[in-house]
Amino acid sequence: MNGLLVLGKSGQLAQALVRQAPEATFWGRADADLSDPQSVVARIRDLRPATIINASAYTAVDKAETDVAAAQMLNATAPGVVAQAAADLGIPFLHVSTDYVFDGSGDTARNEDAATAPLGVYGRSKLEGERRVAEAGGQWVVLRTSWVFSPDGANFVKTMLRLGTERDQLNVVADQIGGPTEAGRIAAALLEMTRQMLADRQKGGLYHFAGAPDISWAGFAREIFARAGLACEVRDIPASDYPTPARRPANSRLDCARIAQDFGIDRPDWRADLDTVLKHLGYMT
Ligand SMILES: NC(=O)C1=CN([C@@H]2O[C@H](COP(=O)(O)OP(=O)(O)OC[C@H]3O[C@@H](n4cnc5c(N)ncnc54)[C@H](OP(=O)(O)O)[C@@H]3O)[C@@H](O)[C@H]2O)C=CC1
Ligand SMILES: Cc1cn([C@H]2C[C@H](O)[C@@H](COP(=O)(O)OP(=O)(O)O[C@H]3O[C@@H](C)C(=O)[C@@H](O)[C@H]3O)O2)c(=O)[nH]c1=O
Ligand SMILES: [Mg+2]
Repeated sequence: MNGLLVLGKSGQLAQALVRQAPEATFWGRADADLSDPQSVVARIRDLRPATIINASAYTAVDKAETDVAAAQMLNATAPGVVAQAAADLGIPFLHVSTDYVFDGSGDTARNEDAATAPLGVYGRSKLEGERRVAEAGGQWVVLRTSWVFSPDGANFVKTMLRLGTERDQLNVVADQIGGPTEAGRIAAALLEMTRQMLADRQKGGLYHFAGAPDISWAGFAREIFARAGLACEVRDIPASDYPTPARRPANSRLDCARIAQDFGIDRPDWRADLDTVLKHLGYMT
């Protein structure tokens, strides 16, 4: 894609974009440090990109509870400043957010109009980022996704593969339900949305996008071990038996009808994507 700037280089989404749009410009923290967003804006003005995708974030959910300023800077302040610069340049800005903006009550899927109420610092900072991107005006997308996995970076699949080879039994939370989403699918969705936004300058807004079917972390872990051929038994536990600094939503189900309707993008089946990622990591599936 011509003139695409991606903020992020080594992260899960950034690496997926490297594979799908190698001609784009990728700036990691060493190239453009978003803890100093004004310096990044200066570099953006020099580069004059045609589109910006923000694949950078503070994603350490538990660490964020005590590292509030850094989470706020990366997830809220910087996206707002860069979105404003994009609006000033008249170019599309695509941003990514999370199911953790919700409190996870109930057991039905939430659409984009559902009330937000984050349970922790990460979710609050991401929600603030959403607001700032929208308030910057211009042509923007905020894509809320969930439970991202890929061969790169840190994610639940890689954690399970590590623990599954070390242990023959693992306790995993069974009362949190969501949609695991392969990073390559998010990259493809963002690139398709970019194409459609450039063709129709009215397009944009807030969208949900997650893999299907919805499952618990325990169910996801079981599927990971089965497909990777690891003999590790998963035991269902309630979240109350797995204390963490940050609370996580019990119901992370995202209703993804709007992106299908407006952009023709459907929920990907994470089970097939899991096989692809496992192959990439050297597992026979
Ligand atoms: N991971 C998940 O399960 C989920 C993620 N999301 C959202 O998806 C998006 C992508 O997440 P994901 O790919 O998993 O994130 P990762 O944690 O894998 O990658 C984070 C990225 O942020 C960049 N970054 C961190 N600090 C800075 C900084 N100070 N300056 C510049 N860049 C920085 C990193 O840069 P560098 O390339 O230099 O390392 C890296 O590319 C985020 O908005 C996240 O909130 C939403 C739902 C679930
Ligand atoms: C390692 C482990 C985790 N768990 C639980 C803890 C937690 O409830 C759940 C997932 O743990 P993780 O820490 O991998 O997941 P977490 O970092 O909370 O993942 C989230 O990251 C952010 C960035 C998002 O935006 C979310 O969509 C979501 O993907 O699994 C177990 O029950 N047993 C275990 O052995
Ligand atoms: Mg984590």
